Amino acid sequence: MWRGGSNTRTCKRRFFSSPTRSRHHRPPYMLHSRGSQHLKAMAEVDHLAAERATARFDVEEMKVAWAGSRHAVHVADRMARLVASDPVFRKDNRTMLSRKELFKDTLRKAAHAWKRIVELRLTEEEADLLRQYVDQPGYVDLHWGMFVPAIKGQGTEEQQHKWLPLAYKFQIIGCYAQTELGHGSNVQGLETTATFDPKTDEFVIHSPTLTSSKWWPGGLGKASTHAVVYARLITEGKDYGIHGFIVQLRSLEDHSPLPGVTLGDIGGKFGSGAYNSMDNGVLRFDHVRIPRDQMLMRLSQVTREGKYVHSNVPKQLLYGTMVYVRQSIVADASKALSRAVCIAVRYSAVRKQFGSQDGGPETQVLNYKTQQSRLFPLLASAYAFRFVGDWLNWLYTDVTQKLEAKDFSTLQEAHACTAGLKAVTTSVTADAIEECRKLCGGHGYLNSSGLPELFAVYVPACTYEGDNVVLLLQLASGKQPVGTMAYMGKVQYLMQCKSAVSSAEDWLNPDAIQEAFEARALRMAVNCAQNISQAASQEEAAGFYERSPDLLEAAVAHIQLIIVTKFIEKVHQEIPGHGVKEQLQALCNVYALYILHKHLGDFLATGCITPRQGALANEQLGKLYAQVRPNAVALVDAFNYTDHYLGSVLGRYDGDVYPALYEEAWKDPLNETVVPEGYHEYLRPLIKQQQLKLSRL
Ligand SMILES: CCCCCCCCCC/C=C\C/C=C/C(=O)SCCNC(=O)CCNC(=O)[C@H](O)C(C)(C)COP(=O)(O)OP(=O)(O)OC[C@H]1O[C@@H](n2cnc3c(N)ncnc32)[C@H](O)[C@@H]1OP(=O)(O)O
Ligand SMILES: Cc1cc2nc3c(=O)[nH]c(=O)nc-3n(C[C@H](O)[C@H](O)[C@H](O)COP(=O)(O)OP(=O)(O)OC[C@H]3O[C@@H](n4cnc5c(N)ncnc54)[C@H](O)[C@@H]3O)c2cc1C
Repeated sequence: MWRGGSNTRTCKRRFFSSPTRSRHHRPPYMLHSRGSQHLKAMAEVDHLAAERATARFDVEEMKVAWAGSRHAVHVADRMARLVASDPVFRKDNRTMLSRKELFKDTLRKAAHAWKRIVELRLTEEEADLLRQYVDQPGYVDLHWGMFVPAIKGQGTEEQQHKWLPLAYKFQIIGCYAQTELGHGSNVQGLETTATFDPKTDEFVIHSPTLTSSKWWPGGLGKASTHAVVYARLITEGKDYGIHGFIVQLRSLEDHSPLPGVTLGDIGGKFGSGAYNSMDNGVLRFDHVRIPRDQMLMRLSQVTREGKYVHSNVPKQLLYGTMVYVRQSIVADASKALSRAVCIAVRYSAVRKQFGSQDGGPETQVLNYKTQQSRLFPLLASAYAFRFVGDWLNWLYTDVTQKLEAKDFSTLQEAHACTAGLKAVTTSVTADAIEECRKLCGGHGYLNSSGLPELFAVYVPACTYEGDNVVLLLQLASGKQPVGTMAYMGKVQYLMQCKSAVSSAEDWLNPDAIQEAFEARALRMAVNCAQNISQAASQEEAAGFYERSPDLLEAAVAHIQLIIVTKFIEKVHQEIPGHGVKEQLQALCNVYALYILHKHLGDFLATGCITPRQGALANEQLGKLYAQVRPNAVALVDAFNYTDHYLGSVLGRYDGDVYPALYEEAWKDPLNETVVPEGYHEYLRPLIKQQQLKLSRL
């Protein structure tokens, strides 16, 4: 796998055997080292035991609160261990693989995962978890996450009957081909055409321009045999806009592209390893013919004669697959954020800098107030996103049931909430992973910390399934105050209410928090509405355009209110387990007061609170951090992540960080040889030349 040099000596993880260094130059640690046996013995020590002993709550019960149920803890635990114990699912070397090796490794893991799923007769829930713990983006994510849901949501019963069994058994592999080179956000601007030919009862799929090339779909580049392709439906000479079509792309015999189909991978992406395991693809059609019944016809149909018939349902149901994936992305945000936070908290408890007195131990960096004020809000956000994700999943299920009964009243609310929460949670998580890297100091920059790869894999979530800014602007369409907008019905009260907070402790009252967040969100929305009408006396669209930066901030305020509200509601529920409710209460307060502190300008500018009340919130925040401190390690233990899933030497459960870091370094391909490749070509001549020059002086 790794390239060795032809004229260089090979060393298998040998410590400091460079011929250019004498034993006397080795650091003291190495002189006493007895190699990896010694390292393994050290690894049995739990360096975080003292931290775990200070927890004031039942960690096992917190695992239940985090996972949602005892059953969920149990299943997740089983699947995580199944993956961690299987050598095929090893991932510690993947940042060192070439793109081709990484892609093949992804195919191997996906095939092995499927084999295990079939052998063990895993349920859908177990199989989803197993794939999650394999933790390597690949074509299966799009097959199960978008291709199958698109057919379920937009296919007729007959179409589902035909296609889903093939997809369920992997007799076909599918992807979701919507975005084009020229258009992604503006779905109505897509150019691919699907023209009905009544003579043959077929659609002709065509890419009329370079910019109409499908570009980005995951799994398209190398793996998929089929795609749901979004194209402009043209029949009887009329363009009826974007519709979905099932199109076969590759032969089921030898995987070669079918006639008229040109396709490939779009090239390497940000970071080493990371999302490069995915074959995001490019696709062009040259008058490719498909039978009429491969148009997804649940929402609208084309008859044998070529008549376009639209069922009596909102046309936005075409976007249903995106709504489904956006809600799952919110749940994913809490997973990615909690992984980063788990690494940063454990490492901050192990890492010591400064503060030694009389030769005693130095201070754990977790004890620095600055470290706490950067890290604990992220810990609280992980819990906040977890609970709002659960609620969003409930909302999505509820909307889906209503849609089945032809009740479309909550569709707009579901769209706004999924779009807004997807935007806010992914943006915060992407920034937070980078903050966790900085919180881990220099070692956080090493691939072995797990953080660079986590960041590189995660950041595109701010773009895919809708650019976050574009999605936030969707919230600003001024709908009826229903569901999460209901507080807007209290406009008269919220426009003039004054916060009654007069001490730091008053900020522990959920009603005080709720009122301040509602007043801020409402006043920002009202200010926007007023400014829009002032900015554009003739046209609302012009005012909307002019004031869109303010609209973004108002949308964020609304979404933060939803997150705070759902966290407060969660804490109001009955939560079993010693001290669990108290910890969640503290984290809820940390989340809310941190947002208040960070966005103090909004709260002050809209007159929701006074500067003094803002200062009291910050004072309370400091007290909450002190309350979280002894529980911090146990709070991340409650995520219940295996070392395999975390993939971080800094976040190891046992906290035995230094030997692991040290051992990891020797696995780098550069250390396969003592003298580097290139020495004879570039280093030796250089050194010799200088020596020659010096000898002439
Ligand atoms: C265990 C299983 C887990 C599964 C997880 C799998 C996850 C796999 C993750 C893999 C990673 C990456 C995959 C990535 C995939 C992709 O990126 S697919 C491509 C995604 N593309 C987008 O998201 C494009 C973004 N653009 C849009 O969504 C729309 O074009 C936009 C909403 C921005 C605008 O649409 P228009 O048609 O122009 O509409 P507009 O005029 O603005 O609005 C009309 C009207 O419709 C309402 N509306 C818009 N969208 C929706 C919707 N989705 N649902 C309901 N209603 C919607 C809008 O509010 C307007 O309403 P109004 O009443 O007329 O005001
Ligand atoms: C890793 C990855 C995987 C993907 N997987 C798939 C897939 O499987 N299938 C698929 O079909 N697609 C996929 N995509 C494509 C993805 O959905 C689009 O890239 C995404 O929707 C953003 O669209 P865009 O690229 O057109 O961005 P653009 O819209 O071009 O955005 C560029 C900039 O313009 C701004 N902007 C755009 N419109 C507005 C506006 N109206 N107002 C203000 N600002 C605006 C944006 O905020 C952004 O800053 C994937 C993308 C990535 C990165």
